[in-house]
Order: sequence, then C-alpha cells, then structure tokens
Amino acid sequence: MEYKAPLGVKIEENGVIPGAKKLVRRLSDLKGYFQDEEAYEKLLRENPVVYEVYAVEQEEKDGDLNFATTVLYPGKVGKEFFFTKGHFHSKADRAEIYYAIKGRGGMLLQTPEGKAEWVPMEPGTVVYVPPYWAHRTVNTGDEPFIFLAIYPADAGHDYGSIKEKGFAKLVVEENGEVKVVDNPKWKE
Ligand SMILES: O=C(CO)[C@@H](O)[C@H](O)[C@H](O)COP(=O)(O)O
Ligand SMILES: [Fe+2]
Repeated sequence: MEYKAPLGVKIEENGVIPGAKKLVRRLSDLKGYFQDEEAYEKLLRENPVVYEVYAVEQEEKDGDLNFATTVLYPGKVGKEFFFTKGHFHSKADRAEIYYAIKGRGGMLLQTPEGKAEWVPMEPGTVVYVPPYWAHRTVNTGDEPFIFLAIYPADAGHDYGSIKEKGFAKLVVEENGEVKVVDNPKWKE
C-alpha cells in the first residue's frame, strides 16, 4: 500500500495558502450574474478582482478531502454586494464545511427547487452545507472576507443552473443596511 504524505500548512494573514493552486475571478468572469447591468458595465472598465481561491486538491476519489481558502473582496455592483459565482456540487449529494476567518459576510444556500436560505458569517462561524444545496458567499463588509472550505475530493463544481437562474434571494445594501431581498428576476 502506498500512503500519501500528511500535510500541515499555515494560512497566511491575507488568506493565501502557500503552495496552493491560485484561481482569480475578475468582474468580467461574472458577466450576467449581477442584477444591475448598467452598474456592471460601468465597473467593468476597472474590471476589479472579485475573489481569489487558493485550493489544495486531490484526485477526484471517494473518501479524500480538498480544502481551499477564498478571499472575497469588498465591493458592490449597484446595490448588490460582491459574491462568488455559486454552485451545486457535480456529485450533488456531497456536503461541505466552511469556516470564516476574517471579515464579514454570509452564505446564500438554495435547494434545487429554489428554497433559499441566508446564513450570516463572521470570524469563527462554521457553516454546514448539507448535501444537494447550492451555495454562494457574499461579502457584506468593507474588508476582504476570508474563509476556508473543506469538501469531498470527488464533489466537483456544477455552475450551470446558478449561472442561468441565479439565486431566489439577493443580498443588497439599502440605506446603509444589509438586506436579503427576493430576486425580482427569479423564475421557478
Ligand atoms: O464551495 C467551494 C468548493 O466546493 C469553495 O471553495 C468555492 O469553490 C469558492 O469559494 C469559490 O466559489 P465558486 O466560484 O466556486 O462558486
Ligand atoms: Fe462547494
């Protein structure tokens, strides 16, 4: 039997995992995701980085685990706070654990039938993402929102239906307050 080597790695203050695979998502990678298309086009001139992911991933095998930090930058498109694309897992029954490290935000979760839930997150919050729920994180603060995700190595990402339909709820700023409101464009 060949055994894999154990690994201990320290997450840096800024959320970087040394040696991890880095993925960068700019605003241009999120075309069609935000409600306010005019605000999107305007901000696209600067094309800011919306988030970075630092992932330590294994072969897609049952029983193994991946982990990744996400650094989700503060910002808004119109009233809507910056968020990650959001996805179901390709193996839809694979669950996940998130652990918030820095900053402020939360997670939108949604069943395949479109039942949406909002879970606020601050440093120290653990979120359990049950099997079958799509999930998207949102930065509602004014500093980077940094969290760790731990997920089965064979979970995979299925972005299609969220890209097409979005979430039934939006997280917006209204009169200086964070509000979770119904998505007017949502169709069952
Ligand atoms: O949920 C997971 C892995 O299953 C996270 O590591 C996200 O992949 C990351 O926060 C970026 O979000 P997405 O762009 O993948 O939605
Ligand atoms: Fe996930």
